[in-house]
Amino acid sequence: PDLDDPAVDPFAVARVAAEAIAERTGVERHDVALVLGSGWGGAADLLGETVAEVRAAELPGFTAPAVVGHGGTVRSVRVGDTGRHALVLGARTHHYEGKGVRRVAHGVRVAAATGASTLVLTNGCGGLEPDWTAGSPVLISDHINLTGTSPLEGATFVDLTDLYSARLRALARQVDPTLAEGVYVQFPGPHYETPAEVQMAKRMGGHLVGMSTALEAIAARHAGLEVLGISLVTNQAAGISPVPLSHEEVLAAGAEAAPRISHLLADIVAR
Ligand SMILES: Nc1nc2[nH]c(I)nc2c(=O)[nH]1
Repeated sequence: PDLDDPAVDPFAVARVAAEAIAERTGVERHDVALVLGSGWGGAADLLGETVAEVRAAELPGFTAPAVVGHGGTVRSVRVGDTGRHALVLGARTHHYEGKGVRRVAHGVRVAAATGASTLVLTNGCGGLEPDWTAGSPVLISDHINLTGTSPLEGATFVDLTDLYSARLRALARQVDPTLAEGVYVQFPGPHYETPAEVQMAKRMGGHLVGMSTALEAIAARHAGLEVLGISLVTNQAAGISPVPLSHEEVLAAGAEAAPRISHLLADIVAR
């Protein structure tokens, strides 16, 4: 079944992919799903024992990773001794890849189809708060969607109040009371914001700027999942600090913060 065919039901494709995951991993039902964004890759190993790992491109509806080496797999992990299973989606399709909103939302829909009731969305992003230095994890309290689009089609009216679950944010703060919170602004990308656009996002009430997450969260709410969003501030957004953006800075900050945020995520999921 081809996601790009408008006549095809994307939820039917998600169900087929979920059945394939159950068959390939031997895990009939998953309880929690995680999308690991830049800097968060190390968390998968800390969540628990990997039961099985499948190349995402072998599953219906997923495409090969845009950036070679960026995960590109779907993993089933036994969470500690809880008896619960986590589905780790290492293959995220970004809106800027231009493959359509159905592919952006596919992983989330597959997670719901595997039985998961909770979704953890993580990402790397730019920070608008000067004291959020590179490497800071920030809980997402709400989002502003500047993509101009939706993952939903037709008259699919969905309420987005408490989209980033207050219950799960409180649970995260039990693990780390020092966690800051912020509003995440999704830009279309793939270019970074100009300093003027960063100031616009600030005036609109944003604290984090990125190119993912908002569309996935909307699809997750529609699919009935409870959502926790956590950003890793890997750089200060353009114009916030006098030093210009550098990709090396982004990669270095993510690597440096990896152990702390991976343990944070594993502790949150284990609760
Ligand atoms: N839009 C946007 N996305 C990002 N992703 C990362 I990592 N840093 C940024 C950033 O500064 N702006």
